[in-house]
Formats: sequence, C-alpha cells, structure tokens
Amino acid sequence: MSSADNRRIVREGRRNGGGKEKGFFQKVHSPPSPLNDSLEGEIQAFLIDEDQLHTYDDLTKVNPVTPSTVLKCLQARYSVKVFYTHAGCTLVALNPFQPIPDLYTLDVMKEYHGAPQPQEFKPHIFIVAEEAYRNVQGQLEPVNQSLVVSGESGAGKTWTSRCLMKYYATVAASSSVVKSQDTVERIERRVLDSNPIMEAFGNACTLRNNNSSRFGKYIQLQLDRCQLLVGASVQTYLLEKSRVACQLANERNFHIFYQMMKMATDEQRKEWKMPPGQCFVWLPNSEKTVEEDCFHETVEAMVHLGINTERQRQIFRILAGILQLGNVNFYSSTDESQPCNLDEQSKDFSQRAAELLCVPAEELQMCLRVRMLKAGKQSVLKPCSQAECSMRRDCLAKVIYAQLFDWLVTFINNSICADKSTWCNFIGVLDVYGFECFQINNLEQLCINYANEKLQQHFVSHYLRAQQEEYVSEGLEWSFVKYQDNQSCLDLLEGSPVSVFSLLNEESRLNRVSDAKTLRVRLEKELCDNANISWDKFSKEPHFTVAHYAGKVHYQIQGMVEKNKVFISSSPPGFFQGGRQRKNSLESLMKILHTTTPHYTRCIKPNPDCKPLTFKKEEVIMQLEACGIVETIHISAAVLTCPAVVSQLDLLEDQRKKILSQCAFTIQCCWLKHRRRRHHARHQSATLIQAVVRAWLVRRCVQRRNRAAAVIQNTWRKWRVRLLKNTYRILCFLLSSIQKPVTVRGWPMGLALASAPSITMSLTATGFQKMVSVMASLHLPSQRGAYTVKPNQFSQELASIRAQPKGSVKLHYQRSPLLYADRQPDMKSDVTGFNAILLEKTL
Ligand SMILES: Nc1ncnc2c1ncn2[C@@H]1O[C@H](COP(=O)(O)OP(=O)(O)OP(=O)(O)O)[C@@H](O)[C@H]1O
Repeated sequence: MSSADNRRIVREGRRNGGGKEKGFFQKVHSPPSPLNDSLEGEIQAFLIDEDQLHTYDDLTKVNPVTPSTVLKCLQARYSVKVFYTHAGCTLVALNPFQPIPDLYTLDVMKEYHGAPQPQEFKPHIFIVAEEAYRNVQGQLEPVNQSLVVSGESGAGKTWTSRCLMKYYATVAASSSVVKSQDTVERIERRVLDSNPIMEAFGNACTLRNNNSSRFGKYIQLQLDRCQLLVGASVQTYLLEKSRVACQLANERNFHIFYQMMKMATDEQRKEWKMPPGQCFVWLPNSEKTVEEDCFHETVEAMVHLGINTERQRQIFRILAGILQLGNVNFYSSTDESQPCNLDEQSKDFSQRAAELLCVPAEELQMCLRVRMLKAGKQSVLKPCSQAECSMRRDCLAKVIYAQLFDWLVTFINNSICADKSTWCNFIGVLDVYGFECFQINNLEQLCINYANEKLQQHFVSHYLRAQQEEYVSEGLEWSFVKYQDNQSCLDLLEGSPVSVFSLLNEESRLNRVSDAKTLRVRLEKELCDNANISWDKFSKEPHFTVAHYAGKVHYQIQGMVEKNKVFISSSPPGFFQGGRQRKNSLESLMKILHTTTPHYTRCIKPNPDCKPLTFKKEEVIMQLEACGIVETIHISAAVLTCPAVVSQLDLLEDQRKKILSQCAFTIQCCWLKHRRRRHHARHQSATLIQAVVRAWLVRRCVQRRNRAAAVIQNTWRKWRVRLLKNTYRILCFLLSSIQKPVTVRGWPMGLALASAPSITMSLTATGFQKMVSVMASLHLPSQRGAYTVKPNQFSQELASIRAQPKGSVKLHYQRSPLLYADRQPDMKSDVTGFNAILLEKTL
C-alpha cells in the first residue's frame, strides 16, 4: 500500500465522520459508514476471497483497512470458531458465549509460556499475558505492566481477567519453587479466591449479562525478583450501589442476597430475623436462578481468605438488615409539622433492621424521617416528606452496602497483599465496565462514561498519539492519522473552574432539597460554551446531552443531586466517590497506567442476547467504532506497508551512529545492573542488538521493540559468555543485512539471511541451537506481502548440520522456492552479490 493509500484511509475516515465533531470514535449507534467510492473496488476485491478472510490473524494485514473489511474478517473468524485476533497493539476478543474445550487448559498455558515465540502461535489472551510477563522478565522500562481489558457489558471482560489471573497463578506460581510449599500455594489460591467473593458482592444479573460486574477493578499481581507471584492487591472503582435499593425491571440485586436466601438454613433465617415466607422488596426476580448463586463457594472462599465464622455472621446480619430496611414504608402525616408515620409492619421491619445493624431502633427511625438543618451555629430538626423518607432509607442502605464492600476489599487486600519488601514488580489487570447508554441515564452512567473517557484519553495519548509522534521522531515521513481527542469532553465533565461535576457537587452541598430544573439552568448558563453539551429544547424532563467519544448520551437530571449526595456521604478515603474523590481516584488510576507498559484487550459482544456463536454485524461494528479499532489497525499497519518507511532506511543508516551511542548507554546500564562481566564485549554486542532492534522497529511497529529487546536480552542472559562472540557475529551479520535497504515490500533482514548461500563460523552444538532460536526470534510473525523465514524452516534447514562435529559448523541455507515466491526477478543478483560482500566482511 502506498502513502497515498494511507492518506486515502485518513480521508475516508474524515468523510465518514472524521474531524472534531464526527470523529472516528464518535458513532456508536449509527450503521456502518457508507463506503468511499474510490475504495469500494478495493474493498470488493479484498472481500471476494471469502474463504481466506478467516486467515487474517492480525488485522494489520487487512487491506484496505475499513470498518467493513475488518468486520468481515472478524465475522469469518468467528464462524470458524476463532475468537482472538490481533489488531496492532490491541487484541480483539470475541465472546463465544459457550465454553470452548481445550482453549484455556493447563497444557495450552504451558505451550504459550514455554514457546520461544508465543506470538507466532494463534492469537490468544495468553499471548498478551506472556508478553507482559516477559517484559517484566526483560526488565525493560517501564517494567510494570497493565493489562487493560475493556468492552461493553457481557463482552467478556471478567472472563478475560479471570483467564489472566489463572495464567499468572499457574506460570508464575511460586509453589513450583522450593520454600515452604504450603505458604506459597496459599497465595495463588487466595488470589483466585478473591474472585468469587468480589463477584458475589459486586456482580448482579442484568438484562445484558447474568453475571455483570457492577464495579471496576484494578488487580495488581505482585512479582518477586524471580518473577514469581507472591501477592496481589485489588482496587475497586464505581460500585453501582444504587442497585441495592433500586433494580430495573427484570434485573436483580447483587448476587450475595440471593445466595443467602437460597441456601439459608432455618437457623440462619432465624438469626437474620426472617420468618419463613418473608419476601423482600429489594429482591426482585428471585425465582430466576443463575449459575453464580453459589453460596457455598462464596463462604468457602471467605474461609480461605481468613474471614472467620464470626465475621461471616456479622456480614450476613448486615445484609439481612439492609433487606429488612427495604421493606420499611412511610406514610405522610396529616400534620405537616410531624414526621411521616410507619404502619405496624414497617415498624416491625425497621425494628429488625435496627437489631441486625446494631443501632437503636428509635434512632434509626428518626434519622430516616427527620433531617437536621444547620443555620449558623443553630441546628433545626425538620420532618421529611414521604418521598424524602424513602430516599433517605435508600441512601442509608446504599451507604452501608458500599462500606461493607469497601471493608471486604480491604480485608481481601490484607489477606493477599505481599509485604512491600518481597515484591519488586507488578502486572495489573484493569477490568472496567464499558461505555453505557440506556434510554434513561443518570449519575451512574455519567460516572462510568467519565471513567471511560479517561481510559480513552489514555489509549489515545499512549498509543495513537505516542506512536505517531515516535514515528516522526524516528525521522519517518508520516502523515498523521486523525483521531478524536476527547479532551474537550473531559473539560466539560471535570475541568475547572466550572464543569458538570463541579456544579453537581455545589448543588449537593447546598442544604436544601434539590431541584432538577435549577441545576439544568445552571448547567446551561455556565457550560454553554462547551460544544460537547447540548439540550433538547422540547424535552419536558430536565436533562442534558453529552457528546462522548463513543456517542451522545442523554442524562436525566432528576435524582442526580440526591445520588451525588450519597456518593459524597459514603466516601471513605481513597474510594472512588463523589466530588473530588471521584476525580482523585481516577487520577491515581491514570497515574498507574501512565507509569506502566499497557496492553489492550478489547472484548466484543457479538450479539445482545448472549447466544452462542451468533454474530450480529450491526452490534459488532458499533463496538469496533466505539473503541476506534480501525484507527488503531491503521496506524499499526501503515508503518509496515508505507514505502516511505522503507525508502528511509538510508536515512536511518545515516543516523545509525547517533542511535548506537544513545542505545549503548542504556543497554550498558542494563548489563551493569545485571552484574555481568566483560562489559566491553557486551557493550558492543548490545549496541548491535539495539541497532538491529531499532531497524526492526522502523519496519514494524514500535510496540514490538520491547518484545524484541526482551527476547534478545533474555536469550543473551542465559548464554555463556563464550557465546557472546558468536552472537556478536550473528548480529553483525544481521545488522549488515539491514544496512543494505532492499526496496521491495517486505523484510530486508529476512531476505538477506535467507539468500545467504552459506556462513561458516565456530559454534558448539548448544551455541548453534541458541543461535537458531535468536535468529528465529528476530524474525517477524509472517505478514501479508512480507518476506519471512519461519523458525521451523530454520530448524529444518539446519537439522542436518547439527550432526556435524563440534567446532566448525557450516550453515547452509537452502533456497526454498517458497521464500522466493514473490521476489522480483532483478532482486536475485542484487541480493546474492550483496551477500557475497557481506560474508567476506563478516567472516
Ligand atoms: N472466552 C469465553 N469463552 C466462553 N464463554 C465466555 C468467554 N468470555 C465470556 N464468556 C461468557 O460470556 C459471559 C459474559 O462475560 P463477562 O461476565 O466476562 O462479561 P463482562 O464484559 O465482564 O460483563 P460486565 O461488564 O457486565 O461485567 C460469561 O458469563 C461467559 O458465560
């Protein structure tokens, strides 16, 4: 593809809604964009080969890159039960909605973990896991890793996070090493045991997912010096506590309540003050049974984590107290100056609630029905209206539940967190719930979408922007791909001096019953300059509309201030809550993300009904557009195919010395850190490694650099010093091959290597084997139109040589017809001639 082609894609993007107002990421709920005329032919040509579409395991190989071609490939893969696909720096995970045998077994884990080049294997979540793990092993900055798993509800984030945790609990299991096996084994078990507890208390059955996480989490897996798992910690965000007191039709409360009800013994019911047959307003749809209603599993996990029987009793009593509270009703008093009344039943429920929550019954009733107004130093008691009483009851329940959840998280952390002195690096798994847009949206959606805006900003700045800037700094001719910067939307939500959240917080602090219309007027008055907010003049309900990166969302203002008050009042320090804390908590998450190497996995929900193996194109395209996957692919792909990059290899060569000296320092520091001897040899070799990697980087995407360096460095570290010389020679050879740019599509390095008639060098048998693996590791996974040499080809070709006596080994590369299949005729003499000189020089 030419640079004109690149630009064409940019233009297509713009025409389809690029630019600030209609960005790539903008449309979520609109059908796929109409195709550009000039590209339609190419698209058709690409799609005509239907049988081949499923073979695109990296979407950067798709040409042209458009929503429709990408979609078709994913669909084709899904139909042949292939669920993972690379998309440049992102892994796309399609939810199969059915268990896939043998996809996540221990053997598969071992296979990916043990492979010299896991990325050569079929795309899999284990590749992401392994890549992050090897980055830690390689100690390349930033050493700590973040695995960002995103997607809409039901897309498979929790599943993916669990897979990742299991992977690390297996491959980084500290129990595999000596020491007191019992203790260490417990760590992995405990880390995994945190899942059922968090899910019981934080997940619920929703219309979109029977086991929907109603909170976000960042799990930090702590690794020691030997990259073994020694502990973990969990940070949670945005628990949807409103669910405790209010569930949408056909949805349920948090699983734990149903688990309790279904499995309770008579004795427990007695303890929870629940006479047989008592129903609870806050437990709708309890006849619906889901897989997750597994009380024993939750209790078992609690035991493993050290929550003793007495603590468990206290927890369940609190939960029972919340349920009793939900049955309390209020009736307006005939005398307005008097608090609302409670009928006999409600009195009874509130009595039970008070006992279970260990508070005086009178006080509980008072605080629900009367509020205290402060006027200067004086305080006045004012009876609440019926609606206010109900609101206060709901708020109290939410606050209690949030505190309980928070307590559990702290307990879990105390149980699984390793002492700071025992771990030095971490791999974080971030599972946050995706962008939400319902018919009625309120504060919960605003917070979730705000968090998603922040994550999108991180993705944009970290990948889309950073990668392009790096291309430019490499001296590559690069026309910027337009992407939508969501800063103005973030300014609207959190900016200073005024923003949606600042106004909301101000309203919440006023000591009066909030009025939706007043807030609506203030928002309009103060924020009218920001193009991301708008109002439907004809709407009767007070609302505002925010143009998020993923689409427009209408937010209902009614009830928003009251909810925000709960956010504020239930904010223990450090928890993601109202006002400033909400911002700070997200900021701290962003800070972690910025200081780690990120890996992105985008989970896609192929149909809204969670049906196995059903692929609805409209659903998928909306999700692809919402996360800007096409732009990601485009940026990653363009650098592989843009001839401008290849032609600039000369330029790179001019810069080589400068690059070498820069790299030399870095890598030398790295070697010193590992307390190796023979700095000089290492320095030279390392310099060359860096140069090779650097050249590789230019042709491939920047993201591969870390992997390349890690692979080489690891291999290097394991080698005997004696082999350094040979490595050095090989790398000289590789480097030299890069020096001569070959201006055909594809890989000069691979080309030169493959076309070298023979090389003679001294190697031991093991040295030789290792050299093969390094050579193989320097190769790229095969790509469309590129010239690749697969590792197995190497080993096949070299198999005969292995038998030769130690000492002098002659490598003979056979010229497989396959390797020369797409070479231009005039290349042959060039390459051969070139290699002849090269060999002379090298050997
Ligand atoms: N790789 C997979 N293989 C088999 N089933 C899967 C896979 N990924 C997801 N599922 C199925 O899809 C369901 C929904 O997945 P999951 O709960 O992980 O979604 P989610 O994105 O975390 O949703 P939410 O945001 O609502 O928590 C799971 O319960 C599981 O049945």
